Amino acid sequence: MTTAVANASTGGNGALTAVAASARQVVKAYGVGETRVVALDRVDVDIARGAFTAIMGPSGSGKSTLMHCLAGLDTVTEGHISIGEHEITRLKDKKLTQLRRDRIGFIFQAFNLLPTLNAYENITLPMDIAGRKPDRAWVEQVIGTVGLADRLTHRPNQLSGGQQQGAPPSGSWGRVAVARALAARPEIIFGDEPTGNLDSRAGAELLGFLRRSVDELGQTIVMVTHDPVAAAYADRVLYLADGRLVDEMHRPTAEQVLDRMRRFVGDASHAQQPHTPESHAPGHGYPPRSVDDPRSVSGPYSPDDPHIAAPGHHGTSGRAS
Ligand SMILES: Nc1ncnc2c1ncn2[C@@H]1O[C@H](COP(=O)(O)OP(=O)(O)OP(=O)(O)O)[C@@H](O)[C@H]1O
Repeated sequence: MTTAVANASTGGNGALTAVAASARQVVKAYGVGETRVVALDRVDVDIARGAFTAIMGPSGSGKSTLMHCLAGLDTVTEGHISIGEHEITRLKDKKLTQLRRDRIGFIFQAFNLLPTLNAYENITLPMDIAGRKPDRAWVEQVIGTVGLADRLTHRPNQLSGGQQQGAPPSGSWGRVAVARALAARPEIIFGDEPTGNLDSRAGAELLGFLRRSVDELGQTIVMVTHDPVAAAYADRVLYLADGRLVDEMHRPTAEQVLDRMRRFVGDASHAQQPHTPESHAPGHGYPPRSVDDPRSVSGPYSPDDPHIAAPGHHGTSGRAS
């Protein structure tokens, strides 16, 4: 099952690089003069192909800005961004839009599903808009991976058994959003707090699907998150502070991520607590309970759920490495 995305990522000229995206000396500044804010301050990073990368850091550290610049959703003030072999900082708007459409997938917090379309139509919508014919075999494989095969004709509201309009999206919405991002076989998928709107169980499920798409389909994923439990699903966690990359970890447990985030709290210049399972729970002070606690943000791992990755490797309780 590892060939599909790898084949897709060879792109038009057949070149396949080990680096799916890169930033070189990237500066992003907003405003001028006294109101100038430097959101990214000479960031150098390579995003490995076929890996799951999480971006963490205190609020305002530049996580979303880095993701938006890497994804070509925002321009850089200085420096260079490449997606595969294409330097996108030199592309004109039309070419950039085309590259984003053809090579990049997105999963936003709100999922942006259309309630009038059924699951299958939502999944193939970006390709329909681009005038591309879906690769049926691939789309079916993706649909099987996220467990939607028997619910393709359901609309998003029906997927969760009569979910009310305005209610937070259910796990099924997350499944459709993941399938939609994967369906066009993008070289890279960017997620901006994709579990931010989900309850703990649905969040764990979505993260499990992302993990599977990397392990089984060879997908490349970059995810911004505040949640140490979510970051523990990643192969690599990048830490930003004041617009700079200040640290990274490989295959960390949720506890290790949380410990690293606490060190930002200790720094007077980052006087904000990291987002933790407890930071929004009344009556729970710092330090938080263990991320193994079933009440933690992504809930308990269910060994019976075939869609969720095994915890010994990438589970909600971190890795048993
Ligand atoms: N459009 C904008 N105009 C002006 N300043 C901005 C703009 N977007 C971001 N910033 C500033 O850039 C810095 C980095 O913001 P960014 O949203 O990337 O941080 P973040 O780490 O994603 O924060 P959070 O965790 O709160 O989402 C912050 O100081 C922010 O106020």
